Amino acid sequence: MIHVGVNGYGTIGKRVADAVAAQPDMTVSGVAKTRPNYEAEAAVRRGYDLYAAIEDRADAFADAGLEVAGDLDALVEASDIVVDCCPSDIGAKNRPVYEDHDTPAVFQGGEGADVADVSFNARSNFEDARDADYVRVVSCNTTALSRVIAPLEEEYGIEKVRVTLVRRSGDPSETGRGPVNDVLPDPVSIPSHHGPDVNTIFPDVDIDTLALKAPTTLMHTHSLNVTLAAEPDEDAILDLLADESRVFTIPETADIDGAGKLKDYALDAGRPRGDLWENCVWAESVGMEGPDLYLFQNVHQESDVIPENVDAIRAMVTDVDAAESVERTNEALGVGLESLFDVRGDREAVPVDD
Ligand SMILES: NC(=O)C1=CN([C@@H]2O[C@H](COP(=O)(O)OP(=O)(O)OC[C@H]3O[C@@H](n4cnc5c(N)ncnc54)[C@H](OP(=O)(O)O)[C@@H]3O)[C@@H](O)[C@H]2O)C=CC1
Ligand SMILES: O=C(OP(=O)(O)O)[C@H](O)COP(=O)(O)O
Repeated sequence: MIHVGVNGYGTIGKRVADAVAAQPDMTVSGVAKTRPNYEAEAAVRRGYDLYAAIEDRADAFADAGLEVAGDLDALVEASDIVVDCCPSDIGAKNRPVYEDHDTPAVFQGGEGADVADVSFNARSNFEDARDADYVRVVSCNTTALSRVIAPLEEEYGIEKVRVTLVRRSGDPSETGRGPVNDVLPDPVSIPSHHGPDVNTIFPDVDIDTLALKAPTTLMHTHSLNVTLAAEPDEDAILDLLADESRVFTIPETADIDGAGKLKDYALDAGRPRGDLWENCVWAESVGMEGPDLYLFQNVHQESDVIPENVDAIRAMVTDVDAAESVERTNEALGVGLESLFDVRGDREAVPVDD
């Protein structure tokens, strides 16, 4: 059993803890918080040992009626591996604590790539994290791009990737973030950080990314144009994506037109927190113009990196291979949303001349 500590119990940390708890070969050794807010109370209610991330704030937990099991050092000591889910740049500051204990750690995509030896995506470079002490799971957007780039690169070869990302401005719980009434080029100059981040996974892929921030909270939206080294038809692309367990192709018949209905569908499907661990690609958007592939996909920023964190742990501290780890993770969580509809929708209904 792998004892996993979670340092930073916010949007990502709470989901990582639940995903770890669901794995047959892992257990949560505890979660660390800086203060006794609603998330701390929920962590205790879920049965996780609570640790005070900042030692001199431990009394605040006791004052609020929450028992703490110790400080950050104690959590690291109790863990075989730590998943650091602290806000951007705090992970890098925590690394010396993990080093002092000789404890491997997984960092998140808000950290610079240099926080770890390896930037990780389970579909693309699982083996690079084998036995590594420090691994960074790339950000939600980079994870989603990697999941599409990997099969396209393997099957057809890629000449060039161009992506425009419309990013949600903040998570639903981030009530203080904006813009509230604007759409901002962010950054206004190209590239956004996503292209260079994809190159930490695929060093040779030629990619340009532009990003905007929109006043929404539910999901990011990507508009992709990939120039392939071959000219497959749309059905071949749909078949290729159908084989990817972490890509959900939205059938036309489902009448899902955006993030609102996607999240509603996830809740109807019984997903915890309405999470969508998979990329959500609109089948109707998959179009080929010569070697140019076009598609739209939505990315649930709060959850698509969660299965990747679980796989990173296995790559680092077990000898389980990529396929086995992904299958275990998927099965334990229920990743692999499959519609009962024919994914090709109307395409299939069009008579084909033999
Ligand atoms: N949200 C997203 O869409 C995604 C985020 N990421 C990345 O994941 C990382 C975490 O992001 P996210 O979960 O959104 O952030 P959150 O702010 O939601 O959660 C992080 C939590 O860490 C706690 N914290 C702050 N300082 C410390 C500290 N010194 N020690 C321990 N805990 C601390 C805070 O809670 P408190 O102070 O109450 O204890 C905070 O709630 C970032 O690198 C981010 O870029 C990656 C993919 C998607
Ligand atoms: O990892 C994310 O986005 P990113 O891939 O654009 O860096 C998350 O959505 C966090 O983004 P934020 O920095 O807007 O909170």
